[in-house]
Amino acid sequence: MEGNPVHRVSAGDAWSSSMHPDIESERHSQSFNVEELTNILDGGAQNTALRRKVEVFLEIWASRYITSSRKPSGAWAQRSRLQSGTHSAASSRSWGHTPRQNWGTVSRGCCMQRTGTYLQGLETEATYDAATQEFVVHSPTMTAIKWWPGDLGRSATHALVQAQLICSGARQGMHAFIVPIRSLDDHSPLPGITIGDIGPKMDFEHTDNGFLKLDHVRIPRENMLNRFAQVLPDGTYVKLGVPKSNYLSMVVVRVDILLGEVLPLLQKACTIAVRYAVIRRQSRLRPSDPEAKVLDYQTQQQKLFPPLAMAYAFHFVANNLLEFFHHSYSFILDGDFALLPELHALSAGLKAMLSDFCTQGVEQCRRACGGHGYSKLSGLPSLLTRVTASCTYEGENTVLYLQTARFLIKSYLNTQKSPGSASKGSLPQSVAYLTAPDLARCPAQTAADFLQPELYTTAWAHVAVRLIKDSVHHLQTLRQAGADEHDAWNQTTVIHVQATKAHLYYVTVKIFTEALEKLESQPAIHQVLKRLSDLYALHGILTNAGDFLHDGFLSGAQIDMARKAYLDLLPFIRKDAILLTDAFDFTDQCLNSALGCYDGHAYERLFQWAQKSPTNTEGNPAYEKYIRPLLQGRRARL
Ligand SMILES: CCCCCCC/C=C/C(=O)SCCNC(=O)CCNC(=O)[C@H](O)C(C)(C)COP(=O)(O)OP(=O)(O)OC[C@H]1O[C@@H](n2cnc3c(N)ncnc32)[C@H](O)[C@@H]1OP(=O)(O)O
Ligand SMILES: Cc1cc2nc3c(=O)[nH]c(=O)nc-3n(C[C@H](O)[C@H](O)[C@H](O)COP(=O)(O)OP(=O)(O)OC[C@H]3O[C@@H](n4cnc5c(N)ncnc54)[C@H](O)[C@@H]3O)c2cc1C
Repeated sequence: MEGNPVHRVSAGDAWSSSMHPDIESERHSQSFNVEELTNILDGGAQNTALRRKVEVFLEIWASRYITSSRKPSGAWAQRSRLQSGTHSAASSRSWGHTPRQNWGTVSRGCCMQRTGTYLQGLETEATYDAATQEFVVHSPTMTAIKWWPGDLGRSATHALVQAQLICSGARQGMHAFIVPIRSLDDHSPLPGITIGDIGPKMDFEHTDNGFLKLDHVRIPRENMLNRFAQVLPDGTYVKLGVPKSNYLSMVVVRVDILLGEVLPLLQKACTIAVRYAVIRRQSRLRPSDPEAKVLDYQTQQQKLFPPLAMAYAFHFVANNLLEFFHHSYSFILDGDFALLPELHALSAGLKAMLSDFCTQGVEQCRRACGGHGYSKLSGLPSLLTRVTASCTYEGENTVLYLQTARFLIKSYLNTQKSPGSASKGSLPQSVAYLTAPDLARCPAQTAADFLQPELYTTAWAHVAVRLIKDSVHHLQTLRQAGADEHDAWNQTTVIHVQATKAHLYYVTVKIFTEALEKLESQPAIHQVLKRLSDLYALHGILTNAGDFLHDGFLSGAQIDMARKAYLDLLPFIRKDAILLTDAFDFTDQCLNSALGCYDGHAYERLFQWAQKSPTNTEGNPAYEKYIRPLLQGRRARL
């Protein structure tokens, strides 16, 4: 069973037993072992086997208990790769637990409430009453009403509420509290609780995102999560960590959603669009030829291969971030928060970058499927509406880029304080390049030079350093001209975001190339992934050419060389495109797409699924009510 593609084929419909010739031909000459690449993506053959067993179980369970009309397209089928994920250190647990009880036994669902961007500005208050040893949790204004938390609308019995702690006569900042919100007897809202669903959304209709208004709700002292701070019975506030440690939970989730939610959505879209692109034939490459597979057009490759390269690049990036998280978290649990600023900067920036690029990539894949990409039966619209949300939830992307920018500015200023002391070793590893020797000009002489990872990684480092320097220069110039720090900051945020994006592109190029160095013992796989790494780096250079030309680091002739190197990669990737998407190893049920099935029978399934859609099976009420009377009225007048 393991590795046999047959189990990847749609559950027993009419076309599952045969392979469409246009996709079968793509799998004839395999330049690498697909199963081996799947194992790499899963973190080992055992993980692949385990994941497949879990998927088969879930898909059998779904087919028994969830009718297709109720199965949220893509939502149910959403699966994340098995990973030593951060959810084991999931949000609430990272704040610690209340000694009072194990909430899991009394609560059914607990929703996380950190809604909104500006957490320090959160208006919900938790005021300590020493007389009763309780917190009084209250929404003082309309804008304090919690809006969006998942499971709040109808399901959760408790909420993990972020509120401004007020005790010992002072505001102690944002802390987390477990607030019972519904009766465990009849699920009715508890006293002081106004709660409900926020109504229709762009997607996530399977999640009851809700609103919560608290009117002086009393909870026991023990309901404050206490890993990093405590309130003693007399109201004394005891700090146990650093204030930022209250934010750690957001780091946990930002790291977790990349592998668990965001990246699989891009990988699925690539699988669907690339498979459809070898089935869809349109126009002719030469007048004498048969109609061509649209994937044979260079422009179609230009649409689909950068997202495919990102789908692989971001796999290694997200795993690298997960490893750094686990490394940092082990220190944090020992009370050493030294790595937290870098962990926050990386997790915030990479969550913003990967969700942005995955959203752009899914839309690119959808558009590349023409009209059928606009059909929900392709599975692509639901992937897009789902991944789009990731640019907003868990921290709105611009706000997160600016968090990374703050870290870059501080790091750069440290290198300027005493250039000698701020050696590469003293800087956090992700910004060590700020003190690396910098080239003024790129040494590339030919297009082939641009296929050297060292060369394009250095090119990205050069641009990132220049833009960071530039952003700091603009900030300092405004400050020296008399602008206060907040005005100067706001008037340079566009430049800071640009510098941050260059920094993140450099970080991701470096991670991808370093990950490939570990695969040199598997030459066939190394070669196919190196082409994707080259394409990813060069695609970024070509779409940001101005940044490389600005100070003459690259000349116009060198941009032409980079473009030649880029375009020459496309036909090589074309040969492996289907195999690269097969390696993601999604079952047809998981893809939930008439266009993207493993066997390539897109048209047959599109036709069958359309006929099964409710519009065609639930009668035609419009005819009885409007069309027939209209027609009969007209005929009567003839
Ligand atoms: C299948 C899955 C489907 C998807 C389900 C989706 C579920 C979605 C859930 C949610 O969306 S939950 C809500 C998420 N909300 C947020 O992420 C809030 C975003 N806002 C913030 O994080 C903060 O407000 C801010 C923007 C970072 C600003 O923080 P603050 O108001 O405190 O001001 P600053 O001065 O910027 O920061 C102070 C200080 O703290 C450091 N810091 C900030 N955040 C963190 C962090 N997460 N970890 C560590 N450190 C942090 C920051 O760097 C500053 O440090 P210094 O510069 O002063 O050293
Ligand atoms: C599908 C979904 C699920 C969600 N689930 C949950 C959940 O379970 N729990 C929960 O607590 N929340 C949840 N949220 C809410 C989510 O966390 C917030 O929407 C998100 O943090 C963004 O905050 P906001 O909506 O206030 O956006 P805003 O901050 O109002 O953003 C609006 C605009 O203002 C800009 N902006 C804001 N601040 C700044 C700044 N300082 N500098 C520059 N520009 C700025 C932003 O860039 C953006 O362009 C969910 C949201 C969605 C879409």
